[in-house]
Amino acid sequence: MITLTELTKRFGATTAVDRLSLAITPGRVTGFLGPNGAGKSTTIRMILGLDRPDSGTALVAGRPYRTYRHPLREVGALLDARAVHPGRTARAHLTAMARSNGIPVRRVDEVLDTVGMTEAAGKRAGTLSLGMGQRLGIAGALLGDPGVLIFDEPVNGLDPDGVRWIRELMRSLAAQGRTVFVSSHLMSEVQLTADQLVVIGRGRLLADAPIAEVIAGSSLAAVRVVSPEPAALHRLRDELVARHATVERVGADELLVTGSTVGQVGDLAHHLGVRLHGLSAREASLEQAYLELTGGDLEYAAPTPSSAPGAAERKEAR
Ligand SMILES: Nc1ncnc2c1ncn2[C@@H]1O[C@H](COP(=O)(O)OP(=O)(O)OP(=O)(O)O)[C@@H](O)[C@H]1O
Repeated sequence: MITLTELTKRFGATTAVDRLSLAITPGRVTGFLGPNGAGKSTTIRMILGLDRPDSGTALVAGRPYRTYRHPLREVGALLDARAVHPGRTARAHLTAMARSNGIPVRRVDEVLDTVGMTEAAGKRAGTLSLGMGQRLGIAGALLGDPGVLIFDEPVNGLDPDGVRWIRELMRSLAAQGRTVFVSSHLMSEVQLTADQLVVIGRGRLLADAPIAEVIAGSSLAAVRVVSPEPAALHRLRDELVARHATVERVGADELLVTGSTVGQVGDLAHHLGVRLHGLSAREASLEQAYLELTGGDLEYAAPTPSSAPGAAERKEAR
C-alpha cells in the first residue's frame, strides 16, 4: 500500500505536486497518467525518498521510505534502467544490491531466472540491449521480494514481445497481492494492464477510479437504443430527458443516450413497456476519456495541426 496525504512539492514558482491525497492499494495494477510535466516523476521520487516533500507525506506500507533500514525489501522500483555501472556484469550488479540490502545472495539467480536473463548474467551492463537493460532493472526491483512495486515508463522503447512480457509480469505481481504502480504515456498499454487509474494534471488529482469508470465518464460513451415503435421511443426519450440524460434522435427508430448506463435505459424501457430491437453500449476509448480529463491541464499546450496558424492556407494551396 502506498498512501499519499496532501503531498506537495514546489520548484521555485512551479508547484510540481499540489496537495495530492490518494491510496494505491494492493492486489491490482494502478496506472499513473498525466501530461508531460504533470508531476508523475516528482510524485514517484517523493515516494522513494529521492525528493523531499514541502508538505504532506508519502508512506510505503505505513512508513516513509527513508525510515526503512532495508528499503528494497519493502519497495522495488524501476526508474531509469540505464542507471547501472556499465562495466559491471548483470550478476555482479544484482549481487552488490543484495549485499547492501541484507538480501540472501541466492535471490540473484532466482530473479535472473524470473526476468529470463540467466544466459545473459555474465554480460556487462553497458553491452546489454535496451530490452535486456530493462529486464535487469526489473530484476533489481524484484530482488527484495517487495510488496510494493513502482515502474516509471517501463515499456519505453521495447519491442512488442518485451511490452507483452512486462504487461504479464505486472499482472502476475498484482495477482500475488502486491501493490503495482506504473506510470505510462501509452494509453492502449495502460488499458490492457491496469485495473485502477490515477490521473494528475499540473500536480493535482484529476481522477482516481477503476479504468471502466474513467472510460464510461467520457462524453463519447453512449447507449444506443433501437425500437420499431417511433411513438414509444418518443416516450422513452421524454422520460430520459426528465432524468437528465442527453438524448439524440438518430432516425425514426434509434436514440443515442449519454449520461445513462445500458442498465438504466433498459430498465426504463421495460418499465414504460417500450419494445426494443437493440440496446448496446458505445464505448469510448481510454485515450478519449483521458484527453477530456486532462484537456485544460497541459503545462504547455501546442496548437493542433489543423488549428495551427497557416494550416488552412496550406490546405487551400494544395
Ligand atoms: N529538479 C527540478 N527542478 C526544477 N523543476 C523541476 C524539477 N523536477 C521537475 N520539475 C518541474 O516540475 C514539474 C513536474 O515535473 P515531473 O517531471 O514530475 O512531471 P512528469 O509528469 O513526470 O512529466 P513527464 O511525463 O514529462 O515525465 C514540471 O514543471 C517540471 O519542469
